[in-house]
Amino acid sequence: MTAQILDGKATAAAIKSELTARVSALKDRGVTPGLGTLLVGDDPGSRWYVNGKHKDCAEVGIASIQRELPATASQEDIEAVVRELNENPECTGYIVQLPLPKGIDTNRVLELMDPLKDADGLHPMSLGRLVLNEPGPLPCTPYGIVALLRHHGVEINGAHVVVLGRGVTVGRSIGLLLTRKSENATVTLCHTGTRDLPRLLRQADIIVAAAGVPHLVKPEDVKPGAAVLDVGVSRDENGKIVGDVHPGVAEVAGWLSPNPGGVGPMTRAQLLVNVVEAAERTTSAG
Ligand SMILES: Nc1nc2c(c(=O)[nH]1)N[C@@H](CN(C=O)c1ccc(C(=O)N[C@@H](CCC(=O)O)C(=O)O)cc1)CN2
Repeated sequence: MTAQILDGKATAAAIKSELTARVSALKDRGVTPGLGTLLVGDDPGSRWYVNGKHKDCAEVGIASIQRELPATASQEDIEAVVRELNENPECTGYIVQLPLPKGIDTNRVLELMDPLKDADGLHPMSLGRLVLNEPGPLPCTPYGIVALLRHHGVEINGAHVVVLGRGVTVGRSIGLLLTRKSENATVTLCHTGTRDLPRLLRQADIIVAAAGVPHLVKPEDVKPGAAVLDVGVSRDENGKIVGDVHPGVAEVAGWLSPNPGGVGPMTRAQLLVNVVEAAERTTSAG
């Protein structure tokens, strides 16, 4: 192994420690941030993620509001909980855990959320703010990737970043985030229609692999010294995570995020950052 580790667990711990002080300062000003979650269905992975979010909240002093619906919940049932969370004064920000069950119109649910309470940065208004480079919550995984690179001193300014995957939660939004003046990267967004992916990968200073295709990024596709972030989550027959990055990449890359232990913990930490930043915006506006 030659690559240095982009340690998401340690970086997330440092972020949480800083947030604990900010939450305490908010409470001194009479504001208690409260994160709401809506979990629909019984997917064990989604339940694990939601439980993790509430554990993180307890660690930094953010209050928790948990809502759950069965997998059989209708669009109307889900929208009723969204309306309740919009009105609930104890809930200063909330998320709807994704994916929602088949047959549910996810965009309609996200659009119904109060944009001022969008803790995930996935409301159309928040994504619009990202396009316009206005302050607002940022999607947690892309935000976490930028924080992880910055924390380890990886140069983003001027870098050529190749992103694999065009989903809204990662690929599409990280393209918007990294091309802002403050990050100043050049981004190539690749997807299933991309021709000659290895040629593009070999040009990358930074690779963000979020395609969900096991071991898609091979050692021979990586420029020596590049930073490689593995966001892919597939499972082998024993339920163990298999990322988008082949283990042999560790011998070529300069930096590598482990999976697990890389981008996942950062996604969790940045959600807390969004909740605290939203509460801080409310108090400075008031
Ligand atoms: N509303 C949202 N839904 C989903 C999001 C999101 O940001 N908002 N992202 C993912 C799931 N997710 C958070 O919700 C998430 C994924 C992974 C991790 C994490 O810490 N993973 C661990 C490994 C855990 C394991 O073994 O399974 C790691 O990488 O170390 C946290 C949060 C989709 N849905």
